Amino acid sequence: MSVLDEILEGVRADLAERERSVSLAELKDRTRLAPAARDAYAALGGDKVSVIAEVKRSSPSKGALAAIADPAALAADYEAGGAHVISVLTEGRRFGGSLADLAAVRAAVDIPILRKDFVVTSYQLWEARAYGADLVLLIVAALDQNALVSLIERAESIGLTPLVEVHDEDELSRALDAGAKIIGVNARDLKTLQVDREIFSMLAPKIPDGVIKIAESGVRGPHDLLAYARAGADAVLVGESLVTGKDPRAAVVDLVTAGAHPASRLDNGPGPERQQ
Ligand SMILES: O=C(O)c1ccccc1NCC(=O)[C@H](O)[C@H](O)COP(=O)(O)O
Repeated sequence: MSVLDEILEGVRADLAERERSVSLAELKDRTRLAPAARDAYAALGGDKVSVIAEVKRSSPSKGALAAIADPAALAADYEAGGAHVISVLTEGRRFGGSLADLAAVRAAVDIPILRKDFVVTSYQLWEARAYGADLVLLIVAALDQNALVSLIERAESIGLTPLVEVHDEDELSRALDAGAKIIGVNARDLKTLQVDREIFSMLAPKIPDGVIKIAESGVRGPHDLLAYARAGADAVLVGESLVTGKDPRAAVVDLVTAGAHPASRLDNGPGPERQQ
C-alpha cells in the first residue's frame, strides 16, 4: 500500500465518522452563515509570483514539524508578511490539522484560504465552504476521472475554486481534460514522498496559457521561488520551511519580495491576468 493509499484509508474512516454526526443537510445549512468566497483568481493570477503560505504541523515525510498552538496567529503573521493565500491542512491523522484550524484561520485573515486535504466526496466540499475555505485541493492521484470531473463541477457550483494537483504527465492530461483552471504541480510524489523540484519544469510547458500554474513543495527560500518562477510558476505553495523557521512572517516577506522582482518573471511571458 502506498503512503497515499494509507492516508486515504484514514481519511475515509474519519469522514464516515463526521458524516454520522453531521448530516449533509445540516452542513449545507451552515454554509449559509459562511462569508462569501474570496476571489482566488485575483489572488493567484497577477503579474507577480504569488505566495501560498501553509499551516502545517506535521507530515508523513518529516513527522512533527511545529506545534502551532495558535494557527490563527500564524496565519495572521503570514498575511501581514504579504502572503496571497493561506493553505490550511485539515487532515488530522498524519498532518495534525482540523476543521477547527480552518475556522480559526478564517476568522483571523481576509485573504483567500485553501482547504488542503484529501477530498474524495462532495461532503468535504460542503465542509470546506461551511468552515470558510475559498479554494479546495483536488488531488488527481486520489480520484478516478468521473470523481475528479464531478468534484470540480460541484466545487465551482458552491463557490469554491478547485486547485487540481498533479505529479506526472498522465495526471496533468487528466486535470486538463477535467477542465482544471488552476493546476498545482506537486514536486512531492505522494506515493513515495520523494521531492523532485524538476517535475515542475518538465510539466509547466505542457500547461496551456491562461491556466494558473502553482509549484507545490520543496521551497526552502527565495532561490527556490525564483527557480520555480523562471520555469513558469504563477505561485508557490510553501509549508515546511515557513513553520520550522524562526520568523515565519519575515520568511513570507522574503518570498513575496522575490516574487515581486521583475527578474522572477523573465522567461515567463505575461501572467494569466494579462492575457486576453
Ligand atoms: O508533506 C508531506 O510529507 C506529504 C505527504 C503525503 C501527502 C502530502 C504531503 N504534503 C502535502 C503537500 O503537498 C505540502 O504540504 C505542500 O506542498 C507544502 O510542501 P513543503 O513546503 O515541502 O512542506
